[in-house]
Amino acid sequence: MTSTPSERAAWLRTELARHNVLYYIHDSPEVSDAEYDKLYHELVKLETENPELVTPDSPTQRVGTAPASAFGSVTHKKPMLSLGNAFSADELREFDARAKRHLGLPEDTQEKIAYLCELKLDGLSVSLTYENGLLVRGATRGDGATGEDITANLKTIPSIPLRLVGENVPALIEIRGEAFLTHGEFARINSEREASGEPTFANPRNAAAGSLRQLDHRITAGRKLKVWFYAVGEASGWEPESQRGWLEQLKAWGLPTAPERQLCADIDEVVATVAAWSEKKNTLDYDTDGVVVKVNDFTLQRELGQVSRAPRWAIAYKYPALQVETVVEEILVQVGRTGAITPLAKLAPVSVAGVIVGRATLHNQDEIDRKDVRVGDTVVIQRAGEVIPEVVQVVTAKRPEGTVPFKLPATCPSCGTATVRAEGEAVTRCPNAESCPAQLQTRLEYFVSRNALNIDGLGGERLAQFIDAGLVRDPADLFTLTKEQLLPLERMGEKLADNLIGELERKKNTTLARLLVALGIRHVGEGGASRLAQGFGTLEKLREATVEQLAQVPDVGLTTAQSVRTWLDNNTAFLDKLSSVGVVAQGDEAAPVSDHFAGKSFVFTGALTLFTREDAEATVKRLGGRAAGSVSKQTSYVVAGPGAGSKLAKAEQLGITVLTEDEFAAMLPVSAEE
Ligand SMILES: NC(=O)c1ccc[n+]([C@@H]2O[C@H](COP(=O)([O-])OP(=O)(O)OC[C@H]3O[C@@H](n4cnc5c(N)ncnc54)[C@H](O)[C@@H]3O)[C@@H](O)[C@H]2O)c1
Ligand SMILES: [Zn+2]
Repeated sequence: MTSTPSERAAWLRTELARHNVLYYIHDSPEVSDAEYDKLYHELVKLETENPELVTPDSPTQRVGTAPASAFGSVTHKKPMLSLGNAFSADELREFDARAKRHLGLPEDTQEKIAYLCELKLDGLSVSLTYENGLLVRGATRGDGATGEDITANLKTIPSIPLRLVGENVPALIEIRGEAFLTHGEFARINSEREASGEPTFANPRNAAAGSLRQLDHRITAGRKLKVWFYAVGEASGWEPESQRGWLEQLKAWGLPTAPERQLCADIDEVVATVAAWSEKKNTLDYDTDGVVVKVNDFTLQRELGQVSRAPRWAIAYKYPALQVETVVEEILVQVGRTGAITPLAKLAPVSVAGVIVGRATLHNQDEIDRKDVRVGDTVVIQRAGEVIPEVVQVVTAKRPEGTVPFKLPATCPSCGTATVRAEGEAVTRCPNAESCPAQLQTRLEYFVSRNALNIDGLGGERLAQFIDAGLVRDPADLFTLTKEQLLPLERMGEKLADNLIGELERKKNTTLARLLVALGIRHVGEGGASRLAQGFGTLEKLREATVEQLAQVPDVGLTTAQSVRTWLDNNTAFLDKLSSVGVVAQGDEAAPVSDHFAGKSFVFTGALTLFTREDAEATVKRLGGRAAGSVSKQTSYVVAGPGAGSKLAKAEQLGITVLTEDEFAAMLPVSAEE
């Protein structure tokens, strides 16, 4: 590569800008963070050496990327910055030295700066604004100056208080934190997506970003996001003293903060803390990619100020990506519920940061081709926050002789049917939906799983037993199993057989949303299922719906509508069978998360300002109450905004308690999680 520094800088700028869009807008990065950081630092270095190369639109001058236009935009009162990075103890010490220089301390000063260390949560930063204690706005960071308005989405996160509690809540406060997913929830979301034929998320960070940047906040509600707060943008009437003090104050107002933090008397203690946490971070149920080191004293912070995109008083120490070499012993092929055939590398087991890794996903044929992974190859695998280890690259220098490129089998390893790959799709499938044993197995596992019919006591092995014994050829057969059929099976006894049959009997009564999940229609995950259930109410109505009617359900796109229609057409016999064996799906609403408003019924009327009416009604239902459209003697409260008319009059006539919107908001629990 013989390009001039200026050409190279231009190329890096374009390339980084492209990765930014993939990462921040589409939540689907092409390269790992470590690779991105390498390119970024090359550009920083070039620009430092050749300051004339700096352009105002260089990624080094900006944070993130401009918000997607699909959302309303929010201008941050104070910019939301990024952080400078340190990759070694030396760079941490340089950071400390720079800070001291800036504060005008002599080179050989004995004075120490105290730092607060916090784990760097690997999610996406959000900003929340509370006015008079009430949550009024939530936004993404966007490009630092302007973010996306995701208020409705953030309100679905149970740990975010809708109202602050405690003493001296500021009239206006804007706080920042990180939204993220635990590993468990990430795995659940991905297995659901895999099952419904949707692309899986590469890591919890992308899944969190994808979940939060949903136009339909009901999808967000179905993903159990968490937020921990770590900074204050603005707080009227408060003059903060220290970072540690702020974290305690936030907690006192009911705002969740990360449990880990360490006050260090000087940079040596910081270096020791960073080393100590490198082990601990691998035991956590969420991703962290480093330690954020902040000058604890706010007077010093103010004096240090900021450069274009990052404060001078904080730095993010990033742990090296966890990469290890190992050998691909075998490439296994799995058949999923929808027939998707997924290659999996079986690895010589190695320890990557304390976790023994024996497998890595290879995604699909395109990915295998791109990396040219072959059986016998030495590969670099990585767990850089990612829960599922991935193959980064092949060490071609170590390739033994006689290896051949890997091709997915032309026939299904389970049933032998010729596989197909649709035009424009990355996935190869077994088309034998009716009788492929592998598909049946995974379909049954999916059918009984927690978010589907939630049938206890039926694990993978048990289901395999049923299939082998020829007892079950589709999920409906589960409900006709008899004690006589079960008893001859291995590891089965009277009591267990009775329990299983009892459990199956109970779970015949289910909700339409659960049943739709259980059916495993492509493109219909939990979110889509609950929208369709709300839109149609009963399976009968849904079965009669045209593609156009299906597509009219909010956020059910044409692809999903077509997929549902095709599935219904191809499965009439199965659906009839389900109902003939007694499976009944009731129309349903989202299950309440608490009984805070149990037995209470609300009517909202007039103009509301803090909530949309839909939000307010959803909140009431989520808290176990009822929301009605008209006032009757059964109504507990009427919440009336400006312009309320006949409903207000009726309430007064019936002597029903009338609330202002503020009074209603004050009735909400501190956190909707209660
Ligand atoms: N793979 C890609 O294509 C790609 C593209 C763009 C960016 N990236 C990654 O994103 C990084 C840039 O993102 P960035 O600007 O968010 O910078 P950053 O990740 O280096 O650090 C700043 C961020 O850290 C987060 N954070 C977590 N815990 C925190 C805490 N306790 N206190 C303060 N902040 C905390 C905040 O969200 C803050 O905005 C890059 O270094 C790269 O790793 C990757
Ligand atoms: Zn098959």
